[in-house]
Amino acid sequence: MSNTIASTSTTASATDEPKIKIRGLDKRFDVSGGHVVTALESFDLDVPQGQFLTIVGPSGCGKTTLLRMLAGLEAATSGTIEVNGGTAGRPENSMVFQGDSIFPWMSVWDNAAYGLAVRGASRSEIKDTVGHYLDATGLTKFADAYPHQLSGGMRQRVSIARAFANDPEILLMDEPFSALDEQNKTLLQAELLRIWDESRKTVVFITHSVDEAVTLSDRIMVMSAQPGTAKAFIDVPFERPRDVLELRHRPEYGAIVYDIWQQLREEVERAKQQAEAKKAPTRRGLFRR
Ligand SMILES: Nc1ncnc2c1ncn2[C@@H]1O[C@H](COP(=O)(O)OP(=O)(O)OP(=O)(O)O)[C@@H](O)[C@H]1O
Repeated sequence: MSNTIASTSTTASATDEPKIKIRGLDKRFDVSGGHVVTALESFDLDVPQGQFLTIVGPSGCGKTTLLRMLAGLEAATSGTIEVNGGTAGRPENSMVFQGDSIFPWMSVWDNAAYGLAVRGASRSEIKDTVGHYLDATGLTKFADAYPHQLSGGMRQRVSIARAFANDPEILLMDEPFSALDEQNKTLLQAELLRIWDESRKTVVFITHSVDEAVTLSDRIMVMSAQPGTAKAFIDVPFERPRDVLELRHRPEYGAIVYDIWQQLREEVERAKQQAEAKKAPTRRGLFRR
């Protein structure tokens, strides 16, 4: 069965439909030697409109594969993905990756303006929107700079400005801060939350950091080791807007981090065993032992 990524024009709030609805999603990769990797199996997920959902799970459990399928970059083996409430003229999604996802040959301004320009937004809309998001990410002074002239943190700010300026239905973020040092990471988390608070877009965010997940999210999904399924959902009850640093002092914060680790530990262990099994030699070496 082929992939089905459907967009409907009904608004999610009007129908109480989740913004993202995934049913029975399977993804298998045919790899060399006739082997098949089952990345996702019987995967179901609802993400309500405006929710900041973060996915954590062991390496190889299918997080990126899921995000790529949500972005329409990868076809499902079977199952359906629906993104509800599409508005004519607005893109369905914008994606921010771990590495550089901006164009190296474009200035900061042009990178941030790219999505709007491609869909024919007026000059004044581009000026206002890009101006707003460069300001919100502290990049106004660097509007004419090129990516190679910026630090890693600033390049990720450009990615974020571009993603929000694009005004997509959903935002997909794959470990956007994982390459940054701790200080930059904390600053960018706070900036992301501040910008997100203005629009409360539906976000699906992937991270390996349990702290980051608790800091940013409304809800956290813990995935099982391969094949990836939704193992547990944890609600994060903290009010918004959030103070990223203050949050970490609260006893409830520690309790949620602990809860997630409890869910994750078994899966990380299972993923490790799977990786060891793959590494185990399947035939004898060259020399007699
Ligand atoms: N194009 C591909 N061809 C073959 N196998 C693939 C392909 N893409 C992903 N896989 C496999 O699918 C599984 C899930 O990969 P994926 O990258 O989604 O995991 P992940 O949870 O994002 O991992 P990590 O946390 O390490 O980034 C892995 O076993 C991976 O090797």
